[in-house]
Amino acid sequence: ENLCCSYPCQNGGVCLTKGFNDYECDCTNTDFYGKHCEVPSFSKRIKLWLKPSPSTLHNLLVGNKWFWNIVNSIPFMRKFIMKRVYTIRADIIDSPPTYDNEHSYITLDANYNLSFFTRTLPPVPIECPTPMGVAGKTKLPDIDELVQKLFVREKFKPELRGTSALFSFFAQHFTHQFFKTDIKRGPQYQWGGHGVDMTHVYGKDKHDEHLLRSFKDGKLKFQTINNEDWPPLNKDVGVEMKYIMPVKEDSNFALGHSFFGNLPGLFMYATIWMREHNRVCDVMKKEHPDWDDERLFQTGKLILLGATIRIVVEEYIQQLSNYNFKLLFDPTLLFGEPFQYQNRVALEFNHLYHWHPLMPDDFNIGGTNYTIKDFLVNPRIVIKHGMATFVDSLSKQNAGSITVKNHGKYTLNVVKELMKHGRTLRLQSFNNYRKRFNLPPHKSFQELTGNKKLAKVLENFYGDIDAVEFYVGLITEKRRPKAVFGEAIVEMGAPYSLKGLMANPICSPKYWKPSTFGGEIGWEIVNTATLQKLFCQNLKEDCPIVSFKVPDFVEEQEKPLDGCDGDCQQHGGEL
Ligand SMILES: COc1ccc2c(c1)c(CC(=O)NCCCCNS(=O)(=O)c1cccc3c(N(C)C)cccc13)c(C)n2C(=O)c1ccc(Cl)cc1
Repeated sequence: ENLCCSYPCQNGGVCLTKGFNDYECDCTNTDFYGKHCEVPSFSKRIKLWLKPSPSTLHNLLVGNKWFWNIVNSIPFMRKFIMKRVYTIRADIIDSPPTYDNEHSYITLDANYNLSFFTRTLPPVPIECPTPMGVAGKTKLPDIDELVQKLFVREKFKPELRGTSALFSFFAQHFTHQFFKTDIKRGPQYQWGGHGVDMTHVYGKDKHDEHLLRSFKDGKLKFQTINNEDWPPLNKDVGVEMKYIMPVKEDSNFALGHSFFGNLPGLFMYATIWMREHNRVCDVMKKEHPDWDDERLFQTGKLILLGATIRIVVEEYIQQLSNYNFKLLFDPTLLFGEPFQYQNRVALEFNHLYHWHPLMPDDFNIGGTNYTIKDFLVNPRIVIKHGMATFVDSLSKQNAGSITVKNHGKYTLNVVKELMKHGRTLRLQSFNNYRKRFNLPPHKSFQELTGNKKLAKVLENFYGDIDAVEFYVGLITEKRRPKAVFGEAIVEMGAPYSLKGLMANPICSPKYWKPSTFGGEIGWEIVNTATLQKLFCQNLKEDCPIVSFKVPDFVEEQEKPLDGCDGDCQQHGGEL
């Protein structure tokens, strides 16, 4: 039988079977040696001894406000740290990509087949005794039971860092440009461009882009309602829009992504980015009256791309990380570093980014309460209340906490699908992924969850801690103090996230200069972009509240819960 099923090779060593009952570990380039690549080289030993643990670093970064205020105010120190964040995170990601969803070993296909999500760890070989290799039961627990016991939200649990619903929709809107599962072909297929390519604003391909453009002054098509600019109706444009329920013609708008008509929060972002593009085109036309429509359009797109990455790093990730250290978007920090400006979206990153618990069960817009049901396929709510009221209301509403038993009932089917895909594509165990991202594997269910009752439930389901599935481990893992989610989501997702952002073409030396963005004015827009300006420069009325964090939110101490021991920060969820 395949002795590699027990994953005997450690620290990135590659297992090779030798005949039917032997194997060897290839430790090349791992800095380890020995039969299982378990012995570190001398230099590796020193590095490991010096390296602070992720938790130590986390506590350093979310604490010591006075220290970080000093560091943040000294440019060369802030840049030094940010450079390490970039380089240490990016080095964890294989570039070029190594594995795909159809081979448990490295292939050339994995590099050239752009239709697949890439894989950071290969699938569990088919011939192994259990779905996880050798650990656990021969059959994985029933998905409906797992979802019922671990994910179903009985009582809404607010995100304890004060993350707002405006953040939730930003996350959904932004990630839909590079997480595009081609479900018709299968969960391993994707139809995206493998990066931050702004297709969620400008359309999935050139054909749709041409339908969305006005071909006047570089602008996108729009219509004016109630003295505000909104996307055009799709009857006048003809892009492919997909709705989860039938939609009236006057609610069917032409947007950059086929899914965005389903939720008003997504329609809001589609609208504001369209307005921003057209505003930037006006600015560029004044600066360059000699430029034609095409040049205005292309420059507008580059400026919005730069603004997007800046907002994501300096506001969106800042909110997610809850760091006192001020994160910085500065591509020059990587100039001269061994860094490849290429990115491939990984299946595991897609699974990591399933944060449906962020979605509240209902929305209070300008005093009117809407359930999710009222909200679905109803973009006209945004027009009715007006953009200012809508963004103000979302900024003041708490998002849900990404933890156990906090998936709203409308998201349960999505999470069941995700679990099925994880099994079809034979994702390796949560612990194998922890090791792949330099985290120690959890030795017990108690250590994973930090909660006795939850540990018991998981033990009944899986039997062996090494058989816990990827997504289940991510959600049931105990959270660190003052953190939005568990250690694993951070240590695994952060590398994909930063690689995906910093490997963007505009971050490369040939692009990253004022002339790419239309000269000093455009360069200034990219270097000073904020979420606040994105909204307020595209509203006629006074600037509303625009924030990823609910204003004057008091970080309450989580109440100790039954079944959890010692520091009960971990689960806002009684079981
Ligand atoms: C916490 O919550 C979060 C939550 C999300 C986060 C982050 C932090 C981070 C920052 C990060 O990457 N956090 C970990 C690494 C920071 C510290 N490790 S370090 O840089 O390697 C380092 C190593 C050694 C010494 C260091 C040092 N010295 C001088 C002592 C100072 C500072 C850093 C040092 C990123 C990008 N997120 C994402 O975008 C993201 C997006 C989607 C998903 Cl699904 C998951 C994540």
